[in-house]
Amino acid sequence: MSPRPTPPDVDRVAAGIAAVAARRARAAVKNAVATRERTALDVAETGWAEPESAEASLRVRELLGSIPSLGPTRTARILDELSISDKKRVGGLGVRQRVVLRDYLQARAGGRPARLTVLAGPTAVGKGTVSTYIRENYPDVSLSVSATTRKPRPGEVDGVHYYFVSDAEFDRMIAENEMLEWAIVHNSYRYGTPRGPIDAALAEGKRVLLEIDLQGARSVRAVMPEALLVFLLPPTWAELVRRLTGRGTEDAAEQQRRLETARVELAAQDEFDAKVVNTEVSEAAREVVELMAVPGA
Ligand SMILES: Nc1nc2c(ncn2[C@@H]2O[C@H](COP(=O)(O)OP(=O)(O)O)[C@@H](O)[C@H]2O)c(=O)[nH]1
Ligand SMILES: Nc1ncnc2c1ncn2[C@@H]1O[C@H](COP(=O)(O)OP(=O)(O)O)[C@@H](O)[C@H]1O
Repeated sequence: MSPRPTPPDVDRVAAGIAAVAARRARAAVKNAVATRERTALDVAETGWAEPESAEASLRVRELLGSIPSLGPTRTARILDELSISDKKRVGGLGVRQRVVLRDYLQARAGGRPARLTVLAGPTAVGKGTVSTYIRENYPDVSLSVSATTRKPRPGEVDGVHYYFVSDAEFDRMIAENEMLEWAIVHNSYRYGTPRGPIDAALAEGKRVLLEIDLQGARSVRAVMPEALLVFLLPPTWAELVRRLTGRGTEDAAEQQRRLETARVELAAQDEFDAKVVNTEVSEAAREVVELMAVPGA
């Protein structure tokens, strides 16, 4: 008797069907998990926007516990990593805690965490000094290089401190939608943030810092509400005056004009998500970078 022919095709088809079913099941589970995490993020954001809501009174522990893959032990560990107390309610989180929790949930849901931070503050508070310190000491933070129509000062390098461009080139960049935002600063020159390098850095998962003026910070908030806005403060008004006059880059009339603008700018500090006092440069830089930190990234 000849051996019964084995039906290899049937086996192969069955194995194929099983593989497809397994793949679909895995995708369905992944989607469901991502949806739950998305929901957790929405709940958190509602709690932050509406302090009286039920969402705001939810404990962060309960929020994380709503994610199917997080049991009590992992939830406790995550709270510890994010430096959020076990008792903390969603509405009671500080700015830094909100940032780390939002980034954590976004990262789990597969979204792009908000890593764009704007550093603004009054003239001569030390924005440039703190940004330079960050550029030199925190190489994993990308500093956006702005374009400007003002002329370079001694020691300034094109492409490092600014892209020094002509009025015509600045016009072209605006016309071709290459600017994320731009403004006329101190009533004189135009400054703008080129959009391309920021999109590229964010797509690579990098954290990006923009050192721009108050108008620029407001424009970024309008187009990228997820950006973190940090306001740099002087230790005292007298120290701000000392820094402006000590820098010696403006004549007396210009210094007076900038100090008037500084008073108006200081009044806008409450629009910002966080404030950092620039008493000591390295300390202020560390605080800014810590606000940008993304756990586990
Ligand atoms: N809106 C906006 N402001 C910028 C940009 N780049 C720099 N600035 C601001 O322009 C102002 C002038 O900067 P700068 O020419 O270095 O002079 P400084 O204020 O005397 O240090 C500062 O307040 C910066 O924060 C930008 O891309 N957009
Ligand atoms: N923490 C600080 N302590 C003392 N001087 C500072 C500090 N930060 C900045 N400066 C000085 O203050 C002046 C203004 O700083 P700068 O970075 O040019 O300000 P901005 O970019 O905000 O206009 C500079 O002379 C700088 O060296």
